[in-house]
Amino acid sequence: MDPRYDIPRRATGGSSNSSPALGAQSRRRKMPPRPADFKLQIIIIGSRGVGKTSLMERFTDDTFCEACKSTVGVDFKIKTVELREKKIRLQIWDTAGQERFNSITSAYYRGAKGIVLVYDITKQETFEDLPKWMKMVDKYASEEAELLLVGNKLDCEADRIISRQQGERFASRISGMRFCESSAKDNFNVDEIFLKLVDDIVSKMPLEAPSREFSNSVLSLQPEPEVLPELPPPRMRCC
Ligand SMILES: Nc1nc2c(ncn2[C@@H]2O[C@H](COP(=O)(O)OP(=O)(O)OP(=O)(O)O)[C@@H](O)[C@H]2O)c(=O)[nH]1
Repeated sequence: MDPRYDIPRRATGGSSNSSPALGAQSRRRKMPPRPADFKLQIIIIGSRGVGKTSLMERFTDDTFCEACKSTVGVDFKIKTVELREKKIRLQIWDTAGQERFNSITSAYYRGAKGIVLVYDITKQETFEDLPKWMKMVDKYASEEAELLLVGNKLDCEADRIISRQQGERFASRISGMRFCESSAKDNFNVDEIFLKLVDDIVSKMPLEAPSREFSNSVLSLQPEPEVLPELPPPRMRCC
């Protein structure tokens, strides 16, 4: 895992591990948490049952549900990450895969700075649905949104129908789209998906933006600066 992806872990144990005196001292010294430098919205789309909710929950809570209920409309979770010395509050939108919710979910595309399009490597129809999802992206999302195609359920290799090459080929036909395979169940490539996407978004932001632009609002992407010192190549493959 790239050491730049420094995900703060929640403090464990709390005051039960420290003496009362120390507890009082640390309470007095307690600093308010540093506010996030900015917020970003990421949306997860794809056909029903591909694992959108599972990917989100694995990333935000490190949990996995074997028998999740299908998402109705849209759900979201928040997670704060630190990347490139910035504290970033991610709002992750998990959309319903069922077509009948498209009129609701389409409203959430516009504000997304990153889009994760998921299919199930064991289900042909979820791969065949990809052009339909891309039509939604073209119609409703910002042109500047970063795109990532994810073939999920990699733990079901024995039941694989869609080869890695097929996934790669699909992504390569869409300008700037990355490709990755993952398993929400085995927690394989899940952090990488989200962090790489966020890294791509952040790398396109101006290096020295006025602080008020970063304050508690969704930041619009700015044109990529001409020189980006010490940044990885923008089209680096993630997984
Ligand atoms: N084996 C395996 N099963 C998975 C994985 N990810 C999700 N699942 C299972 O696939 C089923 C559907 O997962 P969800 O996360 O609800 O899928 P979704 O895309 O959010 O579905 P909708 O809300 O209906 O659009 C559940 O039974 C999950 O346990 C995975 O990586 N491997």
